[in-house]
Amino acid sequence: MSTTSPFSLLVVDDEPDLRTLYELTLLREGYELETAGTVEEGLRQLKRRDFSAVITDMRLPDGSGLDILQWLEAQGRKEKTLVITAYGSAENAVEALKAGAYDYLTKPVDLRQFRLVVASALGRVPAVAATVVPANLPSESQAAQPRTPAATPLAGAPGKPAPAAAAPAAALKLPVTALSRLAGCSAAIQELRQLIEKVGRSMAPVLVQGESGTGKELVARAIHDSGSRLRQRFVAVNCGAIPEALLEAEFFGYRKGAFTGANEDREGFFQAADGGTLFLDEIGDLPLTMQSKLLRSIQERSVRPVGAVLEAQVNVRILSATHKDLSAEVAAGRFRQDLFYRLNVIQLRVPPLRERIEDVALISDKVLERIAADAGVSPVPRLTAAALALLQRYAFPGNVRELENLLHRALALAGGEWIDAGDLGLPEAMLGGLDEPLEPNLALPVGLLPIEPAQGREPLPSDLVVYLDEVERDILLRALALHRFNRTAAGASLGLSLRQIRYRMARLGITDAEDA
Ligand SMILES: Nc1ncnc2c1ncn2[C@@H]1O[C@H](COP(=O)(O)OP(=O)(O)OP(=O)(O)O)[C@@H](O)[C@H]1O
Repeated sequence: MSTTSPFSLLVVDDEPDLRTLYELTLLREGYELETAGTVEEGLRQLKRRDFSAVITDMRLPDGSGLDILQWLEAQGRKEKTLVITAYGSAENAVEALKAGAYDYLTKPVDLRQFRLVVASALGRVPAVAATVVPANLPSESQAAQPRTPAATPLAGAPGKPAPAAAAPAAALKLPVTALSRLAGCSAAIQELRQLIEKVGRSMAPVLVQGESGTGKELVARAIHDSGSRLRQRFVAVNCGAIPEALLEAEFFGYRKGAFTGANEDREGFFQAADGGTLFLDEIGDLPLTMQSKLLRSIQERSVRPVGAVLEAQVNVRILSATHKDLSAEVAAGRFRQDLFYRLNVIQLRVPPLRERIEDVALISDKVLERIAADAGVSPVPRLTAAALALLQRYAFPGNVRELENLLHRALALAGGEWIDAGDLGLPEAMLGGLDEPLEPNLALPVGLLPIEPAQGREPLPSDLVVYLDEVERDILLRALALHRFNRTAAGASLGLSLRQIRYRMARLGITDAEDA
């Protein structure tokens, strides 16, 4: 068939009626199409020519859809693959995603969903998200163009704020993607970058694991930016920050009159992320009742707003993150195994900064560039060799976020082009030796913090009060950074009440702005 469609599809299914149904649906969408009934026939067509995507049933008379996936992978072919699995065979779907499938559909295939999933695989903008994207559908060749300004999540949504809308990029300027913001040269970061690019191309759920402040959200954004959803919304939700009673309404939205105060219809996170990515940060903090509802929505790909009768379909990629050991949470009965299984199709670990301390130099450069640009400071201040050496001896219990806070402070203190060791405010007592392995000081019981200068190597402070204030200030800042400036939690971790930590912060002039 002669056609001008930039997208060509191969559909492999042994049931002629289903083939016809898929064919009619896809032709109506303007795609060019070929079909096959067996693995062998499918491979024959693939050897003959390239396609934009392959849609294959999992069970075929002479093999499995996975055979086709594996062949494509082995040949290094670029076709996106969609797999159709039998209803209830979650293992098959997970297996297909692990084998590199872009996404899967469950039988009986819902045709609206079918169209959306195919469009999303091809980087075409799904019609449901038309309010946040340019009116024209991008073709494959346009896929690498600059992104449009990032959409923000719902106003007043309790998740982390979305990044400020990017200024419209100049026509030929490359987009600043999250991947390019992920600085570091360590083997761990290089491997992470490669994995991000690989998983970015599929719809497979990814669980990002790592300590607080290591860059899990940045990694999730990088995955989003590396895929065909780049132009769509990335909605980040901090699952631990939403009161339990509001979870359902926040996730699924509500209808006017559903409860007192519901004066108008409101979208939830799922609807806000439709066509794009929903990032569930601190997923381990989600209560069990909400875990079941979330699982259902992920499996059915539909949501029912509170007070609504009908379910609405959504096309959302789920990424999640946790600092907890989720398998241990499952063993302890605090996390549903089936949800864990769904979210953990692919796991990425972001190592703590102390395990890749060689990255401190590059990350500091990147962070200083950003802070200086925000503050309108030019030229960008740089670390002296002594300052860098000092940072490399610190364990960073608060990871990259702590490094950022430290540089913020140092920049303000330095006031010039160079940031020297003294501007960092890192007392010697908090540093590891030059050769000894770095351990997080906060792992020590607070009462045992080595605030005495070690073995008399350091001269005694000339002003004890100033010295102790400095130490106290640093401990408070680190605890606050670890707890995202939640004063109650930071205080509790140090054995202080909210009133006590507030008093100490005020005395030492620590404000929330230090976290900005
Ligand atoms: N490799 C890196 N290069 C540059 N900046 C980084 C890097 N890793 C993290 N950051 C920055 O550090 C800060 C903390 O990162 P992020 O919020 O992604 O961490 P997180 O692990 O999600 O934290 P939390 O567990 O507290 O939610 C962010 O401002 C992020 O941009």
